[in-house]
Amino acid sequence: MDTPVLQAININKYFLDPVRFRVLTDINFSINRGSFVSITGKSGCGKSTLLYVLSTMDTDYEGELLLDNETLGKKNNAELAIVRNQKIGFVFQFHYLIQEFNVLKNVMLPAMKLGKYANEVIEEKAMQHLKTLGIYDQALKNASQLSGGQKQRVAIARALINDPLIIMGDEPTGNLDKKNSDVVFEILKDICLQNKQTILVVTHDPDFAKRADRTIRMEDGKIISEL
Ligand SMILES: Nc1ncnc2c1ncn2[C@@H]1O[C@H](COP(=O)(O)OP(=O)(O)OP(=O)(O)O)[C@@H](O)[C@H]1O
Repeated sequence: MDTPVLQAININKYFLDPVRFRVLTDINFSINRGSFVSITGKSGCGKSTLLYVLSTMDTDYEGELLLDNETLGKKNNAELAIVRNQKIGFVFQFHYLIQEFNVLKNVMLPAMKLGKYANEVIEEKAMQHLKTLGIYDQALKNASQLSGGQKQRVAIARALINDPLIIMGDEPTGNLDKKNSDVVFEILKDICLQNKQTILVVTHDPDFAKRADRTIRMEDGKIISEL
């Protein structure tokens, strides 16, 4: 049976600067566990704004969000930070790795912050992810010493370390060439298939969008089609 992981109910959002305008209009959808969903549309249509709302990083919206059947609207910032760290993994266009830390430490950090496991357990888990992602041999290098594609794989390992229900990406391949984009796509696809984790990716790359299980297309802050 399909289990919803993330539900957006009548989401509307306004920006006030320089004048008040509606950036998201009546957004409604539900994403099932284990699906690979892309959000696509022209530059400026509201994709990133929507992702920031869905990821709980932006709480200034109207409507309701449910993550894992839990209503998020009434949670305060500290509670949302816990939800994010436990249930959501993030992969951005620019990986935001801590350059002066080594790869292993970068991957371990979100789990150390969560404090659920001893460091030795976290290290073992991190190494396992690095192995799966084919960058095990880079573990002790500083993040600054890696190529763009390798950095993005480290960012994926970091996103996976707390076993999130959903991994959200904002243009995760935006900074990569075709070959590395394909690798990152396949890795995300595998995560979906093997671990039943859910992937939600914002992209303006039509090839990437088409290869997802489902594509949500946006225009002027509205969903115009879902395939
Ligand atoms: N903080 C802000 N204040 C006011 N307007 C904003 C703000 N952030 C974004 N916008 C505007 O909101 C609209 C949607 O922006 P958003 O970044 O969500 O688009 P996008 O679809 O992700 O674009 P791109 O593909 O270029 O990243 C744009 O018109 C943008 O100029």
